[in-house]
Amino acid sequence: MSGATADAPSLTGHRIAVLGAGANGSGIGADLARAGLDVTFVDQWPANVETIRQRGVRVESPTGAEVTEVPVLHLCEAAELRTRFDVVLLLVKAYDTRWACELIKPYVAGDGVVVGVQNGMTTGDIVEIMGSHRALGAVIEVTAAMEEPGIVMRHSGHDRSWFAVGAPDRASEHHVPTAAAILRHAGVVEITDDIASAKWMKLVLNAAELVPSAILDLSIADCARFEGMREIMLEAGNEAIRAAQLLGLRIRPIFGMTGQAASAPETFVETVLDELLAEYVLPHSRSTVLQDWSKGRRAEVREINGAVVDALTRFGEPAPVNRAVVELALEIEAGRLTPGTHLQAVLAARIADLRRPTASARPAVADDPYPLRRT
Ligand SMILES: NC(=O)C1=CN([C@@H]2O[C@H](COP(=O)(O)OP(=O)(O)OC[C@H]3O[C@@H](n4cnc5c(N)ncnc54)[C@H](OP(=O)(O)O)[C@@H]3O)[C@@H](O)[C@H]2O)C=CC1
Ligand SMILES: CC(C)(CO)C(=O)C(=O)O
Repeated sequence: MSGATADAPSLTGHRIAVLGAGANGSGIGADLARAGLDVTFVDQWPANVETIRQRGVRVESPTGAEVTEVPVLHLCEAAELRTRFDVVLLLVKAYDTRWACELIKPYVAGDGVVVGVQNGMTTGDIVEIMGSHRALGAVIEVTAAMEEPGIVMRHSGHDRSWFAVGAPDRASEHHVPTAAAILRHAGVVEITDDIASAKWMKLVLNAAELVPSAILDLSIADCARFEGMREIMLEAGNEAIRAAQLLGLRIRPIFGMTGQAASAPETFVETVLDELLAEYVLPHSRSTVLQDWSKGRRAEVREINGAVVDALTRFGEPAPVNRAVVELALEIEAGRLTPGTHLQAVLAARIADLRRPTASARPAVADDPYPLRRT
């Protein structure tokens, strides 16, 4: 399976690490191990490391369950590594990117690469720590959850998982075919020459779907049907589209979609949201934000909706919908609000308030002092 073809390099002898053996890391890592690749998990959750070490990783999907043995190291054991990794697939949360890169850096081969397979605009952080010659970005579209250590529930299997991979600049372009060949063992892979735009387009979708639905404690599908929420979700996405335009990014389709509607600024959000609901998420499945909150963990709020607020604020434009979403979400994380449908009215009122011409200027999210309940 790992032999070279004209456009796929040989992966024989490549040492691959999956840093962050959560829902996606474990699911993807199991795919790679089953394909015969040399893959090792590196994770910091002791119960997860112990379970995978003793019983392998169990991936449950609509087509059945499979257990795969994958070597696993706790982060503290990384120093025991005698060889260095050629490719590190980074599958920690966006906010954990910097420390994870710092930690793995000594164990990445000189000509190795770290690939950020995450939601959020993490590629810049990877470049800063690894150098631009050792950093790639990737978009990921799958649906997976890890409710218990060592067990992944996956709605999208190989047949549905979709990735886009690309280099932030020319210095790491040579790594792209290898990263794509690896990820092809876990799904469909598109190579992009504009990874920043591709990742922002996923962020547009995430801004519309994830935190707004979690605030109401609803699945994305149920939220889109809840009175007044589809409009708010689309507006959140459209603010992110406006930010893309100001940032000079291209509006481009994701999930391999084709057609004008998926690349036009006016129709992108609605088209992609509907495709997501039809193809990727189960009607009642809980988004990663709800999963994080139910585990008492921080969600990628600042990294998704907060990134939209910060981009628009930089250009002197308002972002009332994303700002209201961030404010409510951070109040939830601080334990001052409880998610639920009662928050729809609160969210709508907060947006209306922020839209008033007299609304006082607010700082960028990165500078705001909301206390977070960190775990
Ligand atoms: N899951 C999905 O459907 C999708 C996720 N993504 C993105 O993929 C990236 C990785 O996300 P995902 O795999 O979902 O993240 P997970 O939360 O499943 O895993 C991330 C890390 O969180 C820790 N962790 C997870 N569950 C627990 C728990 N119950 N108790 C303690 N620690 C736990 C683990 O280690 P540690 O202690 O080291 O943090 C794990 O490595 C994110 O950027 C996400 O937005 C993108 C598309 C879909
Ligand atoms: C909803 C989904 C699976 C797809 O956009 C996602 O990205 C998430 O839950 O983080």
